[in-house]
Amino acid sequence: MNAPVRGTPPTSSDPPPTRREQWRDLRATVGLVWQASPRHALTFAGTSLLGSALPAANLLVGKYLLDAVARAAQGNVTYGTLLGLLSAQVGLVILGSLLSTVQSAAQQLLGDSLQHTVSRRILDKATTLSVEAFENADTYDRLQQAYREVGSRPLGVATQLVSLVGAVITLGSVGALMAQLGAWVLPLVVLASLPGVIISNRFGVEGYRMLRRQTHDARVQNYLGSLLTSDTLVKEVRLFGFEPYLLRRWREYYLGFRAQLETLVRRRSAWNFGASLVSALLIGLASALILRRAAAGQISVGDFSVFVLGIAQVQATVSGLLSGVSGIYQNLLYMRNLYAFLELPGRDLDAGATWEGRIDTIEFRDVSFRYPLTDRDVLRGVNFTVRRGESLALVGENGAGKTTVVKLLTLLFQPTGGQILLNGLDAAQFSPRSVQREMSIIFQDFGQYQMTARDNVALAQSERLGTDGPGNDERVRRALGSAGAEFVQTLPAGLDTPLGRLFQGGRQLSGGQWQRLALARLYFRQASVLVFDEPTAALDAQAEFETIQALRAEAAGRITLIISHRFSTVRLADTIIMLEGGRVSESGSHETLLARGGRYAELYELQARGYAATPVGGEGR
Ligand SMILES: Nc1ncnc2c1ncn2[C@@H]1O[C@H](COP(=O)(O)OP(=O)(O)OP(=O)(O)O)[C@@H](O)[C@H]1O
Repeated sequence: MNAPVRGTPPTSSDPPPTRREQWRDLRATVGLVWQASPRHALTFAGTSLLGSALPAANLLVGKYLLDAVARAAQGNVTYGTLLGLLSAQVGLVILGSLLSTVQSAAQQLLGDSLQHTVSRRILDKATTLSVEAFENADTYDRLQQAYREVGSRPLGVATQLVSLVGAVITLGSVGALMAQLGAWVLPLVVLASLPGVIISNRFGVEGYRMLRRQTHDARVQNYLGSLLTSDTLVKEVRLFGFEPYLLRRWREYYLGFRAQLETLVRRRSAWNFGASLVSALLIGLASALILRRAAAGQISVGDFSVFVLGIAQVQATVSGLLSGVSGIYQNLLYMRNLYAFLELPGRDLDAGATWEGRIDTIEFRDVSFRYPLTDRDVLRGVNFTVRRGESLALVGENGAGKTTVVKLLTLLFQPTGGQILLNGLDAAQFSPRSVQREMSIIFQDFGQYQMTARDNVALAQSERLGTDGPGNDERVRRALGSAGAEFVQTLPAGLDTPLGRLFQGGRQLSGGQWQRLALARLYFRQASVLVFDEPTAALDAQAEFETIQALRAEAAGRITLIISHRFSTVRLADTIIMLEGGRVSESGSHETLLARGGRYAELYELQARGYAATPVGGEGR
């Protein structure tokens, strides 16, 4: 669970969008709204626009009614005429409420369709992004921001666009009525509305800029809050007792935001007061002028009511008009997040020739790699070959580049130099997805899927998901057996037991049990290349032994790649490669490397000595 999130404007490092981009985004947003639900978009726009003509109709009928009442006092009007006008007025009220009922229903359904359409687009895009993109903080930020805004922004643009056109209709029709009272009435009333609108607009933009400046700090504050509310971190936070430190920093950020907000609110209030003063003077002037005409008997009571009620109408409409423009502008700024994310270059995992058949050899030829936006090669001139039936282990200190080799070998990333050859053919010419079908893997940070035990295993071959016939269950059980995960059978609902604590009824597993399940997932896929990235890290000694035995049995006739810091696991590989600073420094079998007496032998001795050493604290006491 995360702490409440402050609204974040687009990434503060982004330059503000140009006019052209804004037009393009506006058109794209209108297209999005139309695509989401043409029927509801039309209903919403139609009812809103019809409703915009109602204020003028109301004013007109009201004026006739008042004039008729005034004449009735002199006995010139029948009761029937008054009733006729009253029914027109009631009719308008009923029409108004009918239109607004239909309008708000259409708006709600349109909003829902829009949210679905935009979420779908984001998810579609996310599936085409390379893993590289996810490891880039900027892309990840964009994804998060885009997701956060889907609920309100597109509908916000649509609503404001329609109200803008509606405001023009209202202003035109009410203005036409007021203009009949004198040429200067409308300009004065419009003028009186402007200062307030301009001020609120200006401070709206300032508020937005303030949030934009605070983007980075707001993220840090959110992060600090999320540390206090995280289910996975609560143990560590409690034990080390750094809650007060987190809370203090969280509050310091808040106080910083608060100081900026107070300055803004003070300035805005002063300007607002000034604006309402100017506005009151102008309305006073318009009223004085109209009263002079009333004193001269040139206007009726009904005309005067059009003036009095019209003032409020015009002011509200002008303010709606201008704030609509700035609202669209602001919503489009947020929509830019979405478009920036949707415009990110994707990687077509199906592009290239389709790989058919088994992989019998993998060769790294002078492979180098540098992560995007970094200035250091993390792999440099790496060479090795591994053949079917062989196992290759990668060892090296933290950060040596082992996992990076796996990311390249599994075509999740592309090398920045050199070549990876599969059965002697350049891997770059094949579609990554078709090659990946021949590979199965357990990652160091494997997934703990909050789904049933069966799904946790069968996800490795998703086309088999949902086919829970006996044949499939048999395969799942076999994979569980190879992974030493028979404990699943003893869960309350066996393979159907939901796992994890995220959802109701879920059964939480231990770290080692989750790891065995991930191993079962690896075995479930009948692949010709098996990759184990720290497969035994969370396992106890007995389980590690069993896992290695199973791994050896499963490895026959396949290529096996193992990364581990445990030499008990590594030593069983046919070939061991020692990576140091992104280069291969030694390679050979366990025995060869020990005999060589190099870095591998040194690290092996170190670990072996660790096992034989005096118990911790044993000597000094
Ligand atoms: N997404 C990334 N962006 C930039 N640099 C990265 C990224 N992932 C890893 N690195 C860097 O690449 C280097 C190699 O990392 P890698 O994860 O391959 O090491 P490793 O040998 O698997 O380490 P460990 O034993 O700790 O798992 C490290 O210096 C690391 O900081």
